[in-house]
Amino acid sequence: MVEQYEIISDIGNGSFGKVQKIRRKTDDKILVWKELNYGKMSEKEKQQLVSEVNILRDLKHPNIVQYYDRIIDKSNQRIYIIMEYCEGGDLALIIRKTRKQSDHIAEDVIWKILMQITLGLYQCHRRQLNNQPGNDSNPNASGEAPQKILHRDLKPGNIFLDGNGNVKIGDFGLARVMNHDSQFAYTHVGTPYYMSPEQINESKYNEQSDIWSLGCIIYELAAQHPPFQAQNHLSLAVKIKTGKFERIPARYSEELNRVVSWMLCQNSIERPTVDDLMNLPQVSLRIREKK
Ligand SMILES: CNC(=O)c1c(C)[nH]c(/C=C2\C(=O)Nc3ccc(Cl)cc32)c1C
Repeated sequence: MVEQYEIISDIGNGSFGKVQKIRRKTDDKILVWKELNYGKMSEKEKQQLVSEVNILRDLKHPNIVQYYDRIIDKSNQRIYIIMEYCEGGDLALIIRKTRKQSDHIAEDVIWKILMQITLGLYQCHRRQLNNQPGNDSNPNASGEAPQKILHRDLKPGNIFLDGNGNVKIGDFGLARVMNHDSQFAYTHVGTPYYMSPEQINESKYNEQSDIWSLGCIIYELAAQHPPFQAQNHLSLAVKIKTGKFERIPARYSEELNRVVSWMLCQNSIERPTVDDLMNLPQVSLRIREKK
């Protein structure tokens, strides 16, 4: 129950609710919970919430924010999703601080962030549930249940850092499970800076839409602003669909510039997959160093 936890402070807003820093009374462990008021939610939003919790519960990876528990408090129609505390905050904060100090993020740090988000995203996009007896997943020809998870709202504010400089994908508030027979899904969510052309066209999106958003994040770490900016959603949508953006600052290598441009290809099938990103020399080198 909520009484097991002491609220320490408000630390931000996640999708659909506020995020608070909490202390678990049994062992003083510092965690966070995202508080959501389901009383005003439509049936569809409640289903989306159940889906987020189920996705989080099954995703265990060092580069994904760890889910611990959830509490449903019917007395006030609240659900509390209890997750790992990331004392380094989110990348949006890091970018703001760097810009304010007229500083820049070193290229090596950007490659390390790309490597870690790629590992977390690989876990989402290439997740295979073994077809164990009693597992009712729909096995495909190889007998494994291919179930990919699309985050669908990757942005600097959803990438968190723990106390050891580890980067973690968080806030799966809009995530979707896609099993093998629904390779694409149709939906409409707001138009943030990081939305791909195919999502703006309200047409198909797939895991390559997450790769587009990752390209926007890496671009912003280097340029300290998103690749596409505008005064309103309509002109932002036009800019994203024209696909023209300035090169990242000259201090960064052609190798990094090529990877960012590759992730920002208008045509989703021309973008790298998580496998392509894992095999990049600068990424695979850092994965080996990590081991
Ligand atoms: C100024 N805010 C912060 O420094 C900050 C810190 C130290 N942690 C966070 C946020 C989270 C955090 O620490 N763990 C989280 C798990 C899920 C979600 Cl949606 C958010 C968080 C934030 C926004």
